[in-house]
Amino acid sequence: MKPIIEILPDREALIARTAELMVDQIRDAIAARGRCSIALSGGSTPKPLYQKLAQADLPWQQLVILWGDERYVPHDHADSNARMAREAWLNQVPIPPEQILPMPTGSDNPSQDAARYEQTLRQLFDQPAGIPAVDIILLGMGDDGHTASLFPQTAALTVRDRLITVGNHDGDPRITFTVPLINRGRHVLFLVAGANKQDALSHVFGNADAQHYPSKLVQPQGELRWLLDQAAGEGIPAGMR
Ligand SMILES: O=C(O)[C@H](O)[C@@H](O)[C@H](O)[C@H](O)COP(=O)(O)O
Repeated sequence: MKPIIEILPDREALIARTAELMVDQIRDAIAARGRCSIALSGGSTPKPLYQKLAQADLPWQQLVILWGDERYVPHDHADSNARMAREAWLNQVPIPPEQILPMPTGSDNPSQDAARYEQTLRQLFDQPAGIPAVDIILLGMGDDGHTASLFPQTAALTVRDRLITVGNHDGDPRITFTVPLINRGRHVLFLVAGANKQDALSHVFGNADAQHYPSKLVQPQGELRWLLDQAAGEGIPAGMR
């Protein structure tokens, strides 16, 4: 499916539009399948989005919260993606605790924790094999073109036989969705803001090698939507905006 590109005038408009879209997609998923599974991204961009979603009127009992990637730190660490999302959103709404499924980072063995999360997903979706379809996968993009914890020229980019693997950020382990799992998503949303992302976007939408710009590997069977502010959107080739 051809990617949808939305360029909003500023960050505030970008966050408002993304929240509106997610609310609609959450309601549609619940209407269709009785629940909505959402994989959250980390970093700084989505924090105001999570704060806005905390104000939404949604059937919280039908939401299942996953993470698309996680730093390999305790869940109360300042760098934890799970901590950021809980403080900005999840602690404010009545999603059943057993439906909030952070990536495990406590065994001091990233591969073991990645395998544990894979089993968690297989049980959640009742799919002992194959690739489950997460309803909404929210992604960010670094200024180097990485997404989730799929960093340029790392082994995680080529993993095709697992749902979850160990990413590598400058030698620090991460837990991350693999490319096949991301590409099975029903709605894959990139939320990207800031002029510092222009260069990476121009490569992702250009002829760059995906091993150097991993966001290029995101080619889902479902909907791919890029939600950008004007500052980042300047990086999209004029003919594609
Ligand atoms: O764990 C993480 O950091 C994220 O999942 C990562 O992929 C993030 O989305 C990008 O690095 C963009 O981060 P910013 O939104 O802070 O630019």
